[in-house]
Amino acid sequence: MQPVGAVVPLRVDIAEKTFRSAQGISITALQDLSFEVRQGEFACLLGPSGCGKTTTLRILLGLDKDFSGSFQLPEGGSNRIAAVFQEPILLPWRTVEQNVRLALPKSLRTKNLDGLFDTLGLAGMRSLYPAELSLGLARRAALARAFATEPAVLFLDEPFASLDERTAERLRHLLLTVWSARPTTALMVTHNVREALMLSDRIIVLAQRPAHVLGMFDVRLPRHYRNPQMMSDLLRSFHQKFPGVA
Ligand SMILES: Nc1ncnc2c1ncn2[C@@H]1O[C@H](COP(=O)(O)OP(=O)(O)OP(=O)(O)O)[C@@H](O)[C@H]1O
Repeated sequence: MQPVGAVVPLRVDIAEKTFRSAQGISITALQDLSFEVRQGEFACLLGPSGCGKTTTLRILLGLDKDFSGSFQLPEGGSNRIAAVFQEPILLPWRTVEQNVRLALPKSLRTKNLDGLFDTLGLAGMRSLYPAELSLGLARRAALARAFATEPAVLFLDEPFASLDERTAERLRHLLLTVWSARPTTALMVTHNVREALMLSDRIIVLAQRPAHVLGMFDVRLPRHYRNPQMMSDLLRSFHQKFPGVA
């Protein structure tokens, strides 16, 4: 299937990002961080806790402009950016459907969302309020909101953290189903190697802070072949290439 909404890859060239506290303490979070995510590719940014993954996403989302270097976001069918965070951040006084529709640009306001809600198992939940949803359902609503906007690029920051493993696994499958229907250039932050191997075309492995690229791992095996046996093989290959990465 042709990737949609992306004719330019995501290019990142961050020379440096340093946090300076009021007490004069400096923490360099990123240094010479360069990588590219090809059109319509699903990439994971994998690295140890505190290495600078969220800092990178915040820069790419335009939430932090205090850095040196540059980046180029994908362009194409739309210039929209979508993001899914650890917390679903839904408006409590709006229904699931209203939360999703509020994120839509004018051109998509009347979009038929039946297929998307069906795929994500939310068909019967459209009129519920966030307080009536389980954690897993709230994460699904956040995914629906991101995909509904038909973005040119999708950023995900550990969207399945703090869920029980069964729920997280179900959501990974749902994410893949909805992503495969419209392969959008995606960059997901995780520190879970198995999750990265299951979801990605390519894993960008980061070193300890200050984050820079330790190496790339291309997961060439098509996703529908990534069964438990193949996942064990992939994990072994990954650990051979990156022995120190948990
Ligand atoms: N606003 C801030 N002020 C000062 N230091 C910060 C700030 N935000 C992040 N840092 C520091 O920058 C480094 C990178 O943080 P970041 O949150 O990007 O790491 P991470 O890889 O996403 O971690 P985790 O996997 O635990 O979420 C950490 O040492 C963190 O303490």
